[in-house]
Amino acid sequence: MPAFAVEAAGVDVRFGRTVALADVGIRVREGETHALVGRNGAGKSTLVSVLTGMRVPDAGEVRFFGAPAPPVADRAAWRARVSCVYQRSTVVPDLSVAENLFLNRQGAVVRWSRLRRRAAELLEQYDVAVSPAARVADLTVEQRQLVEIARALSTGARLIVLDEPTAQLDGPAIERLFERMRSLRAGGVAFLFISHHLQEVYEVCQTVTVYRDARHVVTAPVADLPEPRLIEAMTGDPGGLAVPGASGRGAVGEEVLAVRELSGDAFADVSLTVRAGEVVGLAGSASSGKHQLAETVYGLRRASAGTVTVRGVPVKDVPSALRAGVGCVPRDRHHQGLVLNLSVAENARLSVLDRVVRRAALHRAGQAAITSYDIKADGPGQPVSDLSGGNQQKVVLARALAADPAVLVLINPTAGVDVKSKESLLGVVDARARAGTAAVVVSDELDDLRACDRVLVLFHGRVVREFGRGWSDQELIAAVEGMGR
Ligand SMILES: Nc1ncnc2c1ncn2[C@@H]1O[C@H](COP(=O)(O)OP(=O)(O)OP(=O)(O)O)[C@@H](O)[C@H]1O
Repeated sequence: MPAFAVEAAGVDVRFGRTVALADVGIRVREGETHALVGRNGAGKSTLVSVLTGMRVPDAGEVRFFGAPAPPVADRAAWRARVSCVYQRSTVVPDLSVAENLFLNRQGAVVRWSRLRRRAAELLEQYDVAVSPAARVADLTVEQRQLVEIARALSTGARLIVLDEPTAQLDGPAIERLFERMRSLRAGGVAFLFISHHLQEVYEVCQTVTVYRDARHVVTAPVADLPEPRLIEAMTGDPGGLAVPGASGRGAVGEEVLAVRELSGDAFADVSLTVRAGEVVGLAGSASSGKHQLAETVYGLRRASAGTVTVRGVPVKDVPSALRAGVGCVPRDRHHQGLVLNLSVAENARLSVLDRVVRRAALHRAGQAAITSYDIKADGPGQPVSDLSGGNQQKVVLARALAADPAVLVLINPTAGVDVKSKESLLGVVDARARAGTAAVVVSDELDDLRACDRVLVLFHGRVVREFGRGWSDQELIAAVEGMGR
């Protein structure tokens, strides 16, 4: 029987009144990819911080290959055992790949030529096709993850935690990551894999552990826990899911958003209109230009040609977009979406703070957001920085909708959100559409796109296909990958 790359038992973590983990454990064998799943706020990231030595638990112990974990202060010893590739990069963007590979290493090489040479050897050994001289800021998300994995393996770590690694990758990049995980696994590397995409758990993991409300619920081979039972373990509710689709929404109204012959960063000559009550999806690979197009529509980027208007009012920048009645869920919630040290209530009402004057009203609005968007928080006064990632995303959506916008531009609105919360967030978008809001949804998630009346597919910056309702997954994916044009 293979050894346990990591074993944790009896782990408790509290943050003030919040119990983040209550007497939980996990055991990951060498050569195993082990999924950790649970709803937003279940305690997954908190466990990762304990397993990587970033947090000392209030109780419990962690062992690597049977030996007790090193003292927390001995960072090098932790790095030699376990490494986590987070959704947000831990590499330093302004340094080169070579410098990042040898950052924080004791006895690290100092001479430039040697550093580059050793980095090149290491990248070759782990089959990472990236130049050691490249600036990390210029890498794609996929390349950056591969550099982080190579860095982890080269320090001797045999356990790699992947925290929602596929969230920013397109389909082919996800497949390449899974292939690499399979080959490393064959060499004995263990993975702890955290994802809200349950199909990925079945595709790449052998074992799954479910946490719910800070507690361990079940650990089983994935083959013994089909998806309905897995969802039941996560939610504690045998009800299953009902992700809303576009069917059943009524006729659309007058034209609200008009994009005419728009060109900008990474896209050209795009025209589209969205009517009141209509939800239009934008799909495409990471290089399709869909994000840049959406960011130009809500005024974050300047167009090089063409116009964006909302009910005839031009949008040129963020202030004019807000005046015209555009609400957005931006791509990067940390930089554009939230003010982390403000409360849930303040963030949820950020776009309309000038309208809300009384504290009691703010509190009520925050409480309403917590209920409507299924946000797990102690209360409206809790700082957003204390919330789990998925719950922060729900606050961003609440904020986008607070001003009752005429047009919503939602970029990856359900990123990092658990399956059950996704259902309720898409339900909110559906309800807004029924009430006459026009929406543009940019997403890689087929469930998000299914909630759209039409989906436009971009390829290399141009709209190449348009689907009405009722498309099949295969035809949409083929169009996204540039096939069948
Ligand atoms: N620094 C903190 N201060 C207070 N509470 C915190 C802090 N960090 C986490 N929590 C709370 O601990 C609980 C577990 O959070 P955690 O981030 O581990 O959840 P998660 O399962 O990773 O969720 P998600 O799927 O949304 O990423 C949540 O209730 C969260 O609000």
